[in-house]
Amino acid sequence: MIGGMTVHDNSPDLWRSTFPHPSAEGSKYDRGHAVVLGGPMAATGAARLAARAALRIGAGLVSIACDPASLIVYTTALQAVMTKVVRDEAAFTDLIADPRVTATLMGPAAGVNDRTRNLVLAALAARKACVLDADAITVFKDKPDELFGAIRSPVVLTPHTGEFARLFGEVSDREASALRAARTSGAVVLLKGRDTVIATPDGRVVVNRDAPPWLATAGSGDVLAGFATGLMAQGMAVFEAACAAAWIHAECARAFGPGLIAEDLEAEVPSLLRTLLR
Ligand SMILES: NC(=O)C1=CN([C@@H]2O[C@H](COP(=O)(O)OP(=O)(O)OC[C@H]3O[C@@H](n4cnc5c(N)ncnc54)[C@H](OP(=O)(O)O)[C@@H]3O)[C@@H](O)[C@H]2O)[C@@H](O)CC1
Ligand SMILES: Nc1ncnc2c1ncn2[C@@H]1O[C@H](COP(=O)(O)OP(=O)(O)O)[C@@H](O)[C@H]1O
Repeated sequence: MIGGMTVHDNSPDLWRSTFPHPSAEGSKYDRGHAVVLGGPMAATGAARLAARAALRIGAGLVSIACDPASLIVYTTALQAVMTKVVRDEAAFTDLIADPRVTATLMGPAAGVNDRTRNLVLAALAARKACVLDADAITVFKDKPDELFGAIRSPVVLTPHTGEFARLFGEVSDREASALRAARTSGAVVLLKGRDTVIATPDGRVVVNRDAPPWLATAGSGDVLAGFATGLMAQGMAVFEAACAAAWIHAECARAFGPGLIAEDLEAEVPSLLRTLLR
Protein backbone atom coordinates (compact mmCIF):
# COMPACT_ATOMS: atom_id res chain seq x y z
CA MET A 1 0.00 0.00 0.00
CA ILE A 2 1.49 3.38 -1.04
CA GLY A 3 -0.35 6.60 -0.10
CA GLY A 4 -3.69 4.78 0.16
CA MET A 5 -3.15 2.94 -3.13
CA THR A 6 -2.50 -0.77 -3.45
CA VAL A 7 0.37 -1.14 -5.87
CA HIS A 8 1.27 -4.53 -7.33
CA ASP A 9 4.53 -5.45 -9.00
CA ASN A 10 3.98 -6.64 -12.56
CA SER A 11 4.31 -10.36 -13.07
CA PRO A 12 2.71 -12.92 -15.39
CA ASP A 13 0.69 -14.14 -12.40
CA LEU A 14 -1.45 -11.02 -12.82
CA TRP A 15 -2.44 -11.68 -16.43
CA ARG A 16 -1.29 -15.13 -17.60
CA SER A 17 -4.80 -16.64 -17.27
CA THR A 18 -6.14 -14.23 -19.92
CA PHE A 19 -3.10 -14.26 -22.21
CA PRO A 20 -4.31 -15.17 -25.73
CA HIS A 21 -3.60 -18.71 -26.90
CA PRO A 22 -4.04 -19.52 -30.59
CA SER A 23 -6.72 -22.16 -30.93
CA ALA A 24 -6.03 -25.36 -32.86
CA GLU A 25 -9.15 -24.89 -34.99
CA GLY A 26 -8.90 -21.12 -35.41
CA SER A 27 -7.88 -19.09 -38.46
CA LYS A 28 -6.00 -15.78 -38.56
CA TYR A 29 -9.38 -14.04 -38.33
CA ASP A 30 -9.88 -15.54 -34.89
CA ARG A 31 -6.69 -13.80 -33.74
CA GLY A 32 -7.86 -10.28 -34.47
CA HIS A 33 -6.99 -7.55 -36.95
CA ALA A 34 -5.04 -4.53 -35.70
CA VAL A 35 -4.96 -1.28 -37.68
CA VAL A 36 -1.98 1.02 -37.09
CA LEU A 37 -2.03 4.61 -38.31
CA GLY A 38 1.07 5.19 -40.43
CA GLY A 39 3.11 8.37 -40.38
CA PRO A 40 3.86 10.42 -43.50
CA MET A 41 6.53 9.60 -46.11
CA ALA A 42 9.41 11.02 -44.07
CA ALA A 43 8.40 9.29 -40.82
CA THR A 44 7.33 5.71 -41.46
CA GLY A 45 9.69 3.86 -39.10
CA ALA A 46 7.70 4.19 -35.89
CA ALA A 47 4.49 2.73 -37.33
CA ARG A 48 6.45 -0.05 -39.03
CA LEU A 49 8.07 -1.03 -35.73
CA ALA A 50 4.70 -0.98 -33.98
CA ALA A 51 2.88 -2.93 -36.68
CA ARG A 52 5.49 -5.69 -36.77
CA ALA A 53 5.39 -5.90 -32.97
CA ALA A 54 1.60 -6.31 -33.04
CA LEU A 55 1.91 -9.12 -35.55
CA ARG A 56 4.76 -10.80 -33.69
CA ILE A 57 2.83 -10.85 -30.41
CA GLY A 58 0.09 -12.80 -32.14
CA ALA A 59 -2.48 -10.58 -33.87
CA GLY A 60 -3.83 -12.54 -36.85
CA LEU A 61 -3.62 -9.59 -39.24
CA VAL A 62 -2.09 -6.14 -39.01
CA SER A 63 -2.66 -3.29 -41.46
CA ILE A 64 -1.02 0.09 -41.68
CA ALA A 65 -3.40 2.85 -42.72
CA CYS A 66 -1.35 5.36 -44.69
CA ASP A 67 -1.73 8.33 -47.00
CA PRO A 68 -1.31 7.71 -50.76
CA ALA A 69 2.14 9.36 -50.87
CA SER A 70 3.71 7.05 -48.31
CA LEU A 71 2.18 3.82 -49.62
CA ILE A 72 5.29 2.99 -51.63
CA VAL A 73 7.46 3.01 -48.51
CA TYR A 74 5.15 0.80 -46.46
CA THR A 75 4.56 -1.71 -49.23
CA THR A 76 8.22 -2.10 -50.07
CA ALA A 77 9.40 -2.20 -46.46
CA LEU A 78 6.83 -4.66 -45.12
CA GLN A 79 5.74 -8.12 -46.14
CA ALA A 80 3.35 -9.73 -43.64
CA VAL A 81 1.98 -6.37 -42.52
CA MET A 82 -0.67 -5.15 -44.96
CA THR A 83 -1.24 -1.60 -46.15
CA LYS A 84 -4.50 0.29 -46.66
CA VAL A 85 -4.60 3.69 -48.29
CA VAL A 86 -6.64 6.17 -46.30
CA ARG A 87 -7.17 9.53 -47.96
CA ASP A 88 -9.35 11.08 -45.29
CA GLU A 89 -11.22 10.58 -42.08
CA ALA A 90 -14.23 9.00 -43.81
CA ALA A 91 -12.02 6.35 -45.42
CA PHE A 92 -10.38 5.62 -42.07
CA THR A 93 -13.79 5.30 -40.40
CA ASP A 94 -14.86 2.83 -43.11
CA LEU A 95 -11.68 0.80 -42.71
CA ILE A 96 -12.00 0.35 -38.98
CA ALA A 97 -15.77 -0.22 -39.11
CA ASP A 98 -15.02 -3.70 -40.50
CA PRO A 99 -16.17 -6.02 -37.71
CA ARG A 100 -12.95 -7.99 -38.12
CA VAL A 101 -10.90 -4.97 -37.03
CA THR A 102 -10.52 -5.45 -33.30
CA ALA A 103 -7.94 -2.83 -32.23
CA THR A 104 -6.32 0.38 -33.42
CA LEU A 105 -3.03 2.10 -32.65
CA MET A 106 -2.72 5.81 -33.22
CA GLY A 107 0.21 8.16 -32.78
CA PRO A 108 3.71 6.83 -33.50
CA ALA A 109 5.27 9.49 -35.75
CA ALA A 110 1.77 10.38 -36.97
CA GLY A 111 2.51 14.13 -36.83
CA VAL A 112 1.15 16.79 -34.53
CA ASN A 113 -1.52 18.19 -36.83
CA ASP A 114 -5.25 18.28 -37.53
CA ARG A 115 -5.15 15.07 -39.55
CA THR A 116 -3.85 13.10 -36.58
CA ARG A 117 -6.30 14.78 -34.23
CA ASN A 118 -9.29 13.99 -36.46
CA LEU A 119 -8.22 10.42 -37.08
CA VAL A 120 -7.77 9.84 -33.33
CA LEU A 121 -11.30 11.11 -32.75
CA ALA A 122 -12.51 8.81 -35.54
CA ALA A 123 -10.73 5.85 -33.94
CA LEU A 124 -12.31 6.62 -30.56
CA ALA A 125 -15.74 7.02 -32.15
CA ALA A 126 -15.48 3.43 -33.43
CA ARG A 127 -15.48 2.28 -29.79
CA LYS A 128 -12.93 -0.44 -30.38
CA ALA A 129 -9.92 -1.22 -28.23
CA CYS A 130 -7.42 1.55 -28.93
CA VAL A 131 -3.88 2.52 -27.98
CA LEU A 132 -2.95 6.21 -28.11
CA ASP A 133 0.77 6.92 -28.12
CA ALA A 134 3.19 9.74 -28.97
CA ASP A 135 1.63 12.31 -31.34
CA ALA A 136 -1.90 11.06 -30.61
CA ILE A 137 -1.26 12.35 -27.09
CA THR A 138 0.72 15.47 -27.95
CA VAL A 139 -1.86 16.70 -30.45
CA PHE A 140 -4.34 17.20 -27.59
CA LYS A 141 -1.97 19.25 -25.43
CA ASP A 142 -4.07 22.42 -25.78
CA LYS A 143 -7.41 20.63 -25.46
CA PRO A 144 -7.02 17.56 -23.23
CA ASP A 145 -10.72 17.67 -22.31
CA GLU A 146 -11.63 17.12 -25.95
CA LEU A 147 -9.67 13.87 -25.83
CA PHE A 148 -11.01 12.77 -22.45
CA GLY A 149 -14.58 13.47 -23.56
CA ALA A 150 -14.10 11.19 -26.58
CA ILE A 151 -12.85 8.22 -24.53
CA ARG A 152 -15.86 5.95 -24.05
CA SER A 153 -14.38 2.54 -24.79
CA PRO A 154 -11.30 0.58 -23.73
CA VAL A 155 -8.32 2.85 -24.39
CA VAL A 156 -4.69 2.77 -23.27
CA LEU A 157 -2.61 5.96 -23.22
CA THR A 158 1.14 5.25 -23.34
CA PRO A 159 2.93 8.54 -22.57
CA HIS A 160 6.56 9.08 -21.69
CA THR A 161 7.04 11.66 -18.95
CA GLY A 162 7.10 14.56 -21.43
CA GLU A 163 3.92 13.44 -23.17
CA PHE A 164 2.27 12.83 -19.80
CA ALA A 165 2.96 16.44 -18.73
CA ARG A 166 1.31 17.76 -21.91
CA LEU A 167 -2.05 16.25 -20.90
CA PHE A 168 -1.94 15.95 -17.14
CA GLY A 169 0.77 18.28 -15.78
CA GLU A 170 4.19 17.36 -14.43
CA VAL A 171 4.68 13.91 -12.94
CA SER A 172 5.26 14.02 -9.19
CA ASP A 173 4.85 10.67 -7.47
CA ARG A 174 4.71 8.33 -10.48
CA GLU A 175 2.08 5.91 -9.15
CA ALA A 176 -0.20 8.69 -7.85
CA SER A 177 0.24 10.69 -11.06
CA ALA A 178 -0.64 7.73 -13.28
CA LEU A 179 -3.70 6.91 -11.17
CA ARG A 180 -4.88 10.52 -11.24
CA ALA A 181 -4.43 10.58 -15.01
CA ALA A 182 -6.38 7.34 -15.46
CA ARG A 183 -9.24 8.74 -13.38
CA THR A 184 -9.19 12.05 -15.25
CA SER A 185 -9.04 10.56 -18.74
CA GLY A 186 -11.14 7.41 -18.32
CA ALA A 187 -8.35 5.43 -19.98
CA VAL A 188 -5.77 2.97 -18.74
CA VAL A 189 -2.59 5.02 -18.40
CA LEU A 190 0.78 3.39 -18.97
CA LEU A 191 3.44 5.87 -17.84
CA LYS A 192 6.76 4.81 -19.37
CA GLY A 193 10.17 4.89 -17.76
CA ARG A 194 12.62 2.59 -16.02
CA ASP A 195 9.67 1.78 -13.75
CA THR A 196 6.58 1.74 -15.94
CA VAL A 197 3.34 2.41 -14.07
CA ILE A 198 0.03 1.06 -15.38
CA ALA A 199 -3.12 2.48 -13.75
CA THR A 200 -6.84 2.14 -14.35
CA PRO A 201 -9.71 4.56 -13.72
CA ASP A 202 -11.10 2.11 -11.14
CA GLY A 203 -7.93 2.29 -9.04
CA ARG A 204 -5.70 -0.65 -10.00
CA VAL A 205 -2.00 0.22 -10.11
CA VAL A 206 0.78 -2.07 -11.33
CA VAL A 207 4.47 -1.22 -11.65
CA ASN A 208 6.80 -2.95 -14.06
CA ARG A 209 10.08 -2.40 -12.26
CA ASP A 210 13.69 -2.04 -13.31
CA ALA A 211 13.66 -2.26 -17.08
CA PRO A 212 17.24 -2.48 -18.32
CA PRO A 213 18.72 0.93 -19.23
CA TRP A 214 19.41 -0.06 -22.85
CA LEU A 215 15.63 -0.21 -23.37
CA ALA A 216 15.72 3.60 -23.52
CA THR A 217 16.43 3.76 -27.26
CA ALA A 218 14.62 5.40 -30.18
CA GLY A 219 11.56 3.48 -31.25
CA SER A 220 11.34 1.11 -28.30
CA GLY A 221 8.16 2.84 -27.11
CA ASP A 222 6.66 2.23 -30.55
CA VAL A 223 7.33 -1.49 -30.13
CA LEU A 224 5.66 -1.43 -26.70
CA ALA A 225 2.58 0.23 -28.18
CA GLY A 226 2.54 -2.45 -30.88
CA PHE A 227 2.71 -5.25 -28.30
CA ALA A 228 -0.23 -3.80 -26.36
CA THR A 229 -2.24 -3.32 -29.56
CA GLY A 230 -1.52 -6.86 -30.76
CA LEU A 231 -2.67 -8.35 -27.47
CA MET A 232 -5.81 -6.20 -27.40
CA ALA A 233 -6.55 -7.18 -31.02
CA GLN A 234 -6.64 -10.79 -29.81
CA GLY A 235 -9.27 -9.88 -27.24
CA MET A 236 -7.16 -9.45 -24.13
CA ALA A 237 -8.65 -6.86 -21.76
CA VAL A 238 -6.82 -3.54 -22.03
CA PHE A 239 -5.34 -3.39 -18.53
CA GLU A 240 -4.04 -6.94 -18.67
CA ALA A 241 -2.77 -6.33 -22.21
CA ALA A 242 -0.91 -3.22 -21.07
CA CYS A 243 0.67 -5.10 -18.15
CA ALA A 244 1.62 -8.05 -20.33
CA ALA A 245 3.06 -5.76 -23.01
CA ALA A 246 5.21 -3.87 -20.49
CA TRP A 247 6.50 -7.10 -18.98
CA ILE A 248 7.29 -8.73 -22.35
CA HIS A 249 8.92 -5.49 -23.58
CA ALA A 250 11.32 -5.30 -20.64
CA GLU A 251 12.03 -9.04 -20.74
CA CYS A 252 12.86 -8.83 -24.45
CA ALA A 253 15.39 -6.09 -23.66
CA ARG A 254 16.85 -8.12 -20.81
CA ALA A 255 17.16 -11.18 -23.03
CA PHE A 256 18.88 -9.26 -25.84
CA GLY A 257 21.22 -7.29 -23.59
CA PRO A 258 23.30 -4.15 -24.22
CA GLY A 259 23.54 -2.90 -27.77
CA LEU A 260 19.79 -3.29 -28.25
CA ILE A 261 18.05 -1.19 -30.89
CA ALA A 262 14.27 -1.14 -31.21
CA GLU A 263 14.33 -3.56 -34.15
CA ASP A 264 15.89 -6.23 -31.91
CA LEU A 265 13.02 -6.43 -29.41
CA GLU A 266 10.70 -8.35 -31.68
CA ALA A 267 13.18 -11.18 -32.23
CA GLU A 268 13.07 -12.04 -28.53
CA VAL A 269 9.29 -12.53 -28.50
CA PRO A 270 9.08 -16.16 -29.70
CA SER A 271 11.11 -17.62 -26.85
CA LEU A 272 9.08 -15.62 -24.30
CA LEU A 273 5.84 -16.78 -25.93
CA ARG A 274 7.02 -20.38 -25.75
CA THR A 275 7.31 -19.95 -21.99
CA LEU A 276 4.06 -18.03 -21.54
CA LEU A 277 1.99 -20.41 -23.69
CA ARG A 278 3.37 -23.55 -22.09
N1 LIG B 1 11.87 5.51 -35.84
C1 LIG B 1 11.02 6.51 -35.76
O1 LIG B 1 10.41 6.88 -36.75
C2 LIG B 1 10.79 7.17 -34.46
C3 LIG B 1 9.86 8.19 -34.37
N2 LIG B 1 9.53 8.75 -33.20
C4 LIG B 1 8.50 9.77 -33.22
O2 LIG B 1 9.11 11.02 -33.04
C5 LIG B 1 8.11 11.92 -32.59
C6 LIG B 1 8.63 12.67 -31.41
O3 LIG B 1 8.71 11.82 -30.27
P1 LIG B 1 9.70 12.12 -29.09
O4 LIG B 1 9.23 11.35 -27.94
O5 LIG B 1 11.09 11.85 -29.54
O6 LIG B 1 9.60 13.68 -28.91
P2 LIG B 1 8.53 14.66 -28.25
O7 LIG B 1 7.13 14.18 -28.28
O8 LIG B 1 8.76 15.96 -28.87
O9 LIG B 1 8.99 14.70 -26.73
C7 LIG B 1 10.36 14.86 -26.43
C8 LIG B 1 10.52 15.88 -25.36
O10 LIG B 1 9.74 15.51 -24.21
C9 LIG B 1 10.47 15.73 -23.03
N3 LIG B 1 10.57 14.53 -22.21
C10 LIG B 1 10.38 14.48 -20.91
N4 LIG B 1 10.49 13.24 -20.46
C11 LIG B 1 10.80 12.48 -21.51
C12 LIG B 1 11.07 11.09 -21.65
N5 LIG B 1 11.00 10.24 -20.62
N6 LIG B 1 11.38 10.62 -22.87
C13 LIG B 1 11.44 11.47 -23.91
N7 LIG B 1 11.19 12.79 -23.84
C14 LIG B 1 10.89 13.29 -22.63
C15 LIG B 1 11.85 16.20 -23.46
O11 LIG B 1 11.87 17.59 -23.23
P3 LIG B 1 13.02 18.22 -22.30
O12 LIG B 1 12.83 17.52 -20.98
O13 LIG B 1 14.29 17.86 -22.98
O14 LIG B 1 12.68 19.65 -22.28
C16 LIG B 1 11.95 15.93 -24.94
O15 LIG B 1 12.65 16.93 -25.61
C17 LIG B 1 6.88 11.08 -32.25
O16 LIG B 1 6.01 11.14 -33.35
C18 LIG B 1 7.45 9.71 -32.15
O17 LIG B 1 6.48 8.71 -32.40
C19 LIG B 1 10.10 8.26 -31.97
O18 LIG B 1 9.19 7.28 -31.52
C20 LIG B 1 11.50 7.69 -32.19
C21 LIG B 1 11.54 6.69 -33.29
N1 LIG C 1 15.99 4.75 -17.78
C1 LIG C 1 15.30 3.79 -18.39
N2 LIG C 1 15.54 2.51 -18.12
C2 LIG C 1 14.84 1.54 -18.73
N3 LIG C 1 13.88 1.77 -19.65
C3 LIG C 1 13.58 3.03 -19.95
C4 LIG C 1 14.27 4.11 -19.34
N4 LIG C 1 13.78 5.25 -19.85
C5 LIG C 1 12.82 4.91 -20.73
N5 LIG C 1 12.70 3.57 -20.79
C6 LIG C 1 11.78 2.81 -21.64
O1 LIG C 1 12.13 3.05 -23.01
C7 LIG C 1 10.95 3.19 -23.80
C8 LIG C 1 11.03 4.54 -24.50
O2 LIG C 1 9.81 4.86 -25.10
P1 LIG C 1 9.56 6.29 -25.74
O3 LIG C 1 9.99 7.35 -24.79
O4 LIG C 1 8.16 6.29 -26.20
O5 LIG C 1 10.56 6.31 -26.97
P2 LIG C 1 10.27 6.27 -28.53
O6 LIG C 1 9.22 7.33 -28.80
O7 LIG C 1 11.58 6.62 -29.13
O8 LIG C 1 9.78 4.93 -28.90
C9 LIG C 1 9.77 3.03 -22.86
O9 LIG C 1 9.25 1.74 -22.93
C10 LIG C 1 10.36 3.29 -21.48
O10 LIG C 1 9.70 2.54 -20.48
